Amino acid sequence: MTAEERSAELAIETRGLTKTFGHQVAVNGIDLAVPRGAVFGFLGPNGSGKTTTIRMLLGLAAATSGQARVLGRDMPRSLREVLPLVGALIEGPAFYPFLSGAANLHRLDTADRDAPSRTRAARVHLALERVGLTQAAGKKVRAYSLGMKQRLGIANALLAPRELLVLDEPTNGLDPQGTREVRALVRLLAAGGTTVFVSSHLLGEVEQMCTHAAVMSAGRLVAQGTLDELRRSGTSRVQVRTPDAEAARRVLAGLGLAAEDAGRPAAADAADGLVTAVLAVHPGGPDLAGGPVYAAGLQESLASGRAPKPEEIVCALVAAGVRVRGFAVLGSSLEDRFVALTGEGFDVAQ
Ligand SMILES: Nc1ncnc2c1ncn2[C@@H]1O[C@H](COP(=O)(O)OP(=O)(O)OP(=O)(O)O)[C@@H](O)[C@H]1O
Repeated sequence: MTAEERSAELAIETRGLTKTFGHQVAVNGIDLAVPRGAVFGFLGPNGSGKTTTIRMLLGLAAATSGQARVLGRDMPRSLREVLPLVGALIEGPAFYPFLSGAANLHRLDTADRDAPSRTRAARVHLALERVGLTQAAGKKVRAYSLGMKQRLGIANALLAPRELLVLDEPTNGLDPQGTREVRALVRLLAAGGTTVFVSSHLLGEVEQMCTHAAVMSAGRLVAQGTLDELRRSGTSRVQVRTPDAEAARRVLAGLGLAAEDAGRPAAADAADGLVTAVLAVHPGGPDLAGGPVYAAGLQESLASGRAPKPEEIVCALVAAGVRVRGFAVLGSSLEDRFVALTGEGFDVAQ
C-alpha cells in the first residue's frame, strides 16, 4: 500500500502535531492515525492534551508545529470544505433553557450559512429522531436531564450528514443512566458507518464503546492501535501449578524465562505451588506511536515470536518430570497496560 493510499484510509492523521502555551508543551509531537469507520477512543488522564489536540484538529486552535489531515485534507487550510463533514461536541453547546429542544436546534441550524432553510424542519426532526429525543422535542431544555442535554448536543452535531463525529468527553458529568444512553448512541452512530473520535479519561468507557484507542500521557501519544493490539502489546506470563515448584523454576530458567514468584492457589491441593514466569514482553506503547505504518510494527514482532511457545514449555516441564496440574498463558489487561503507559493513577471508574 502506498503512503497516499494509507492516508486515504485515515479519517484523521497527524504528524508531529505540537502545541505550546508559553513554556508549557500541551501537545508534544503526536502522530495520530484514526482509520475510517473506527470508533476511536482518545484516552488520557486530565490535562494530558486531549482537548487541545481536538481543538487543533477542528481549526479552533493553531498548531505551534506539525501537520494535521482530517478526511484526507490538510487542516486548517481546508477548513471550509472539511468542517461541514465533521460533527463536533466540545464542552457542550450552550442551549437556551427557556426554548424547547427542537427550537434550540432550529436556532443553531439557522446560524449555519450553508444549511438551506427550506429543509430545516426535516433536518431538525431527523437529528432529534437519531438521538431518541423525538418525544421530548417540544419540552423546554431546562426540564431536560443532563443526558438529554448531551444527546441534544449530539443531535446538533448531526444536523447535516457527517463523515466524522468528534466528541470531547461526552459522558462527563452524566449519571449512570445518561452515560449508558450516550454510549449506546455512539455505538449506534458508528454502526451507521460514521467514524467517531471520542475522548475520555475512563478506560472502562473506551473498552465498552471503541474499536481502537490512543493513549495520551503528559502531551505525548504513548500508544495507539486496535484494542486487541493494545492488549497484546503488554507482558504475557505463563503460570504453572505443580507440586514440583523448584524443578519447574529450573526448567523455566533453562528456557530463558525468569520465574517471578511462587504462591499457592486458593482452592488447590495443599502440596501445589504456583510458579509464574514472564513469557514475553511485546513491544508496543511508545514504539507504536509515531510509526508511519499503522500498528504494523507490533504485528510483525508478535508474528516473529522469539519466546518459546506454550506447548514447548509444557513439553519441557513434563520431560523433566514436573507434574503439571495446571498451565495458563496470562495476557496483560488493558488496565495494566494503560497504568504502565501513563505512569499515573489512571481513572478506571465506570
Ligand atoms: N489556553 C491555554 N492556555 C494555557 N494552558 C493551556 C491552555 N489550554 C490548555 N492548557 C494546558 O495544556 C495542558 C493540556 O490541556 P488539555 O485541556 O488539552 O488536556 P485534556 O487531556 O483535555 O484534559 P481535560 O480532560 O482535563 O480537559 C494542560 O496542562 C492545560 O492546563
